[in-house]
Amino acid sequence: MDDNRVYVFDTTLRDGEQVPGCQLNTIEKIEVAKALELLGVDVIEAGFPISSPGDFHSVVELSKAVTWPTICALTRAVEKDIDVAADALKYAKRGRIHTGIGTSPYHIKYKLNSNQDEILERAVAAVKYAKKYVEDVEFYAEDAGRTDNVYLAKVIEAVIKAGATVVNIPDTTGYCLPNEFGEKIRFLKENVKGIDKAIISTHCHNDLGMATANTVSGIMNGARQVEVTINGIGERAGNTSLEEVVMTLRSHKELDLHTNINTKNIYKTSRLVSSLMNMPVQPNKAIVGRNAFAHSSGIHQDGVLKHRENYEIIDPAEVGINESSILLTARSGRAALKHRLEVLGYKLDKEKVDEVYEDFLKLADKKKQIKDDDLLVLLGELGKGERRIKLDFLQVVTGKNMVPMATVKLDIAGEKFTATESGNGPVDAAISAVKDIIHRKVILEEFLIQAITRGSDDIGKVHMQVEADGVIYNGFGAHTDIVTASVEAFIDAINKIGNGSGNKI
Ligand SMILES: CC(=O)SCCNC(=O)CCNC(=O)[C@H](O)C(C)(C)COP(=O)(O)OP(=O)(O)OC[C@H]1O[C@@H](n2cnc3c(N)ncnc32)[C@H](O)[C@@H]1OP(=O)(O)O
Ligand SMILES: CC(C)C(=O)C(=O)O
Repeated sequence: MDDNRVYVFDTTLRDGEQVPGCQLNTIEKIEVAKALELLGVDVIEAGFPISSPGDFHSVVELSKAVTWPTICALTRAVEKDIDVAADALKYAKRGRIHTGIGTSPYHIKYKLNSNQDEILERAVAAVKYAKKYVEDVEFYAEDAGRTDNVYLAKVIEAVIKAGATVVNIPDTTGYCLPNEFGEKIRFLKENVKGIDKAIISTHCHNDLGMATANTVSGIMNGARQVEVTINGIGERAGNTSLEEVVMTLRSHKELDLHTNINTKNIYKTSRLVSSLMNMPVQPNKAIVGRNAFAHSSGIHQDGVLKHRENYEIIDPAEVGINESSILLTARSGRAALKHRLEVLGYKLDKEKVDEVYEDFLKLADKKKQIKDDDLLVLLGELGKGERRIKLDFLQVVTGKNMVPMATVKLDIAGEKFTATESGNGPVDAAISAVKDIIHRKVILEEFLIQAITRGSDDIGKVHMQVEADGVIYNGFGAHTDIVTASVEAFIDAINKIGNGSGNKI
């Protein structure tokens, strides 16, 4: 056995699926199972077959659908549960029964109304019974986190003697401190006779936000299987998240531990689970959250742009995310602005960047995030002084049950021209008037209006694409009056005709 290999036992489809609202039908479970197989998990816990005919059926179908990972079925230390689990696993290429019972004083007294000796006997009997069906039997000591280590060691030793191949030490209530959980695993390693015949597994819940820390501490003290879920979903505050543990091991090379996970599939598997289970991933979730590789403050952005590792310990490509993102906000600096402008194809000198930055900050104080088209509007505003055609005057008359009319006066290289037109709306009328003046065949291809802020006094932002002689030109306009913004966008586009900035169709 490779001592440095950590086996990944995924329980998204069992513990994760217990979460209210996350229930999946069999087809959806198969889709997740196939994604987990591609991700490279070693074990898929497929369900709790005794719990319902639907769950039984899913375990049967998953056993047929999946080739490489072991398919595991959960049971209580109850013979009927084990019979049903064994039946559900009949098509599995590699099947595992996961049986167990509560070992903490709480569970023994208040849940099972029993005593330590009786629980030990039931644990051993369940493992022996499961062993009649499959070689691979995992035993869980539920609430091991709050179980006295000496008693826990006695139970674990007995179940290994009974044939358990994996012994699961769950911190069911997420209570342990990382050092305490690690010491528990070490205690078992050092005090259980025959421990080398079994793999020690962790199953940590996140009630105090320490599931990953406890799992990693367990590994560092000898556990070689981790029970995890995608996005950390699971009962109450959830389970240990697969992506956090896998990337911790990968990032800390000095631990010299590895898994079989193809990390490039992490992000897409996370998205699949989130969408099928209708469980949004919190934006600041480690590894897979929307902001996990997003930088929004100037000092960080400057640092990342100079050298990614200044603020990133993982290359996003490693987990299947194209690249880190630089989000432009009122906390961004010139380095981030300049970078984004360059991505958009604008190489500006220092003075121009300073000029745009001033307008950028004014806008950023009003908006939460500055998007690319906001930048283009800012650039459009900047270029206005150099335009050959300028809007000098605009008047529209519009309303219900009347024909909208627009009068436009343009300044073309210092000369003034006026036209009046009607249209099916004020924008249509105004654009027809502009066309009358410029005498060119220009076709409006796309017209998009957006509000920059939220109130009725918003700045309206217009993006237009026009076609002239088989070339598409983009125009932008921004104004509190949406008709003015639209005409400005149209004029912005026609000013570009023939200047080489268009795209051939
Ligand atoms: C930590 C975990 O176990 S996580 C898994 C949680 N998953 C589930 O609970 C799966 C869904 N559960 C179910 O479908 C049902 O609860 C069933 C089918 C398991 C049992 O249903 P019921 O027979 O109606 O029992 P109910 O749910 O009311 O109570 C659970 C019983 O199991 C007993 N029990 C609980 N855990 C175990 C165990 N590991 N081994 C043996 N008995 C157990 C309880 O003491 C209780 O017994 P009691 O009725 O004699 O007091
Ligand atoms: C069944 C066991 C492994 C469990 O889910 C827990 O203890 O949380």
